[in-house]
Amino acid sequence: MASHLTIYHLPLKQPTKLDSCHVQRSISCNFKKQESAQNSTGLPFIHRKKLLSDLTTWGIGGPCNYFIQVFNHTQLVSALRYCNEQSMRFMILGKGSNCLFDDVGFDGCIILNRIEFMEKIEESGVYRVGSGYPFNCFGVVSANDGFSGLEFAAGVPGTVGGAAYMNAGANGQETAAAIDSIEIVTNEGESRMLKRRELNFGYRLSPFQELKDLASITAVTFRLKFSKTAREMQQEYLARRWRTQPLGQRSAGSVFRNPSSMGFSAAELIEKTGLKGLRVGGAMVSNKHANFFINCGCATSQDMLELIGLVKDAVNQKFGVELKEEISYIHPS
Ligand SMILES: NC(=O)C1=CN([C@@H]2O[C@H](COP(=O)(O)OP(=O)(O)OC[C@H]3O[C@@H](n4cnc5c(N)ncnc54)[C@H](OP(=O)(O)O)[C@@H]3O)[C@@H](O)[C@H]2O)C=CC1
Ligand SMILES: C=C(O[C@H]1[C@H](O)[C@@H](CO)O[C@H](OP(=O)(O)OP(=O)(O)OC[C@H]2O[C@@H](n3ccc(=O)[nH]c3=O)[C@H](O)[C@@H]2O)[C@@H]1NC(C)=O)C(=O)O
Repeated sequence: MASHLTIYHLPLKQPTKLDSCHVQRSISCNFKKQESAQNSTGLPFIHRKKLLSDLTTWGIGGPCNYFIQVFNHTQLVSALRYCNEQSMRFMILGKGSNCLFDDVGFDGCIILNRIEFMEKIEESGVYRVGSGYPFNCFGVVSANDGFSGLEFAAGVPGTVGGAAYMNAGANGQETAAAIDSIEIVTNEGESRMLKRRELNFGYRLSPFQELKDLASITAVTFRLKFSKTAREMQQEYLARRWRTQPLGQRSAGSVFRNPSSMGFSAAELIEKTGLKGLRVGGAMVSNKHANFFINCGCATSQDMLELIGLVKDAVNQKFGVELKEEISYIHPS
């Protein structure tokens, strides 16, 4: 089946000495033509030339060599098999809300997860959700149904798979607490179901981050509890987010994890170091929330990396605390 996949190949472009806005614009010109292909298996794979800046909330990143969108489990397994057969590096991407891609791009295949189904088991608070389903929508749907556990998810711009992988959390809630089981597919294309009790989660930590054999989380079954105040809580959390976070601007949420050993959050340390508004090129520490770094319009990956490094060094110098990134930087090759 995999041999029928048609995949676009794009030679990687090295950035020139021009500023990144120029580089990105000139790449965009070559990207005008988009292609939608129905392959001979009848599977609706869509292969498009893509800039990673179009696939990430930061809006940063050069081109990927290959790009596939998968809408169901079968397509995902076909895509993985194709990458394996070609010995091609691949990466599963959700909403790109926790990633920093390089302006040089990604020398491999981006598999964009669009597995977006949701199955509700009648009034029981049990939902089986595709890993590509938007996590914020699921937070709203489940709270509107009167179920508690994921009220915090409204406003989190990732996918259900990304949230399970990261053990996303806010307002004292976390994804892991609501999980009943997780379905995954391995690098060999084998499907497995893992029960919550077999899995050890921690603060922004899941066993999937260490699971060498993991290709992708494909679905998550949540077990939520009935609560009369779920909807109200969800709306309150979302309103708080709008008050305290720069949601209308291009960011990747919190850049750093909160240090575990200290009474202070990463944001407080950054603010107390006097770094709000600090800018490198097009990248800036938000004036609204110090742990959110904004792409002001034309930030390069280098701008963002430099800003992250400067903030880490300054906080370390002032407080002796080594901040640890929550976001992932993806090497181009
Ligand atoms: N609390 C908040 O306000 C915010 C929280 N976040 C957090 O970041 C998460 C990022 O989600 P999303 O944008 O979809 O992720 P991304 O597309 O940013 O992917 C980030 C990484 O997650 C892993 N991943 C994503 N989807 C899957 C999957 N289906 N199976 C296995 N691994 C996967 C991959 O890791 P690898 O490459 O190592 O395989 C990927 O590199 C959010 O759900 C949330 O947890 C982000 C922004 C704001
Ligand atoms: C945004 C993310 O998650 C967020 C999540 O939305 C919020 C809400 O519960 O709690 C965490 O932020 P946070 O710890 O910074 O929470 P906040 O309540 O906003 O701030 C904590 C403390 O820092 C202070 N604060 C915040 C922002 C700022 O610029 N300066 C500052 O001093 C606040 O006054 C508060 O006393 C998560 N971040 C981490 C790293 O755990 C994410 O994961 O990407």
